Amino acid sequence: MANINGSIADEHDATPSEEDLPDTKVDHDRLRKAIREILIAVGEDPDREGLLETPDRVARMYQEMFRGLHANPAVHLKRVFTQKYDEIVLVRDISFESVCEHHLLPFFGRAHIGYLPNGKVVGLSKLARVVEEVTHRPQIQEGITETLADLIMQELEPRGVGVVVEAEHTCMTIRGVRKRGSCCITSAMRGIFKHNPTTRAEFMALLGAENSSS
Ligand SMILES: Nc1nc2c(ncn2[C@@H]2O[C@H](COP(=O)(O)OP(=O)(O)OP(=O)(O)O)[C@@H](O)[C@H]2O)c(=O)[nH]1
Ligand SMILES: [Zn+2]
Repeated sequence: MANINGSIADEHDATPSEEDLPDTKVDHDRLRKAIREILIAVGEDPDREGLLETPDRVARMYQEMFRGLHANPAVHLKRVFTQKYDEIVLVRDISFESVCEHHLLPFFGRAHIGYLPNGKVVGLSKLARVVEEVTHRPQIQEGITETLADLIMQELEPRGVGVVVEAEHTCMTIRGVRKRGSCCITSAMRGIFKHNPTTRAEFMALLGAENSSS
């Protein structure tokens, strides 16, 4: 399996300004008020200098982290190319950040997507665009994994899909049980990847072969 220790922070762009953020239905004023309430509830003074801009900053952060809530990832899979190619297409190590719906803490890692086309292939970057939108919602990792597999099945109508997601959950590493370095791996198989052990094994071998060389 791929190592998830690569620094996700290195891949982040600078924090976008409010104007740069997508036009979502996130209620900014309500978020600001809620963050102010949280500060008061934990015993802080939201009017002290260091915290004055925090409610606005955190509201922008939620708008960014939850931008996928108001997006339709399927649109990225509408532009397909007709291609006679009957081997597995695998895009691995698609980095992502998400937020767990239980604690609203980040979890982050990599998604690997393989499919066996049935006459239709999609631009490789589109798979990463789908991951971007599916992950930027509050949810659990199993949900991401299943949603990715179902979307690709539905839109590309391939012979099968395999999705493997691996992630570190900060709700398990910085709080609670505090198991640093623990990694959660989930998979979803559809079509021939589910029913044919040879295809499934080939997919897993491709993942393993690539990863062992990295
Ligand atoms: N299956 C699954 N569980 C998750 C995911 N993200 C977080 N969790 C777990 O959700 C569970 C929530 O458990 P609760 O007992 O309701 O909450 P808690 O008391 O804060 O649990 P602890 O984290 O054990 O302290 C925890 O075991 C988390 O590890 C995920 O993506 N998938
Ligand atoms: Zn959590």
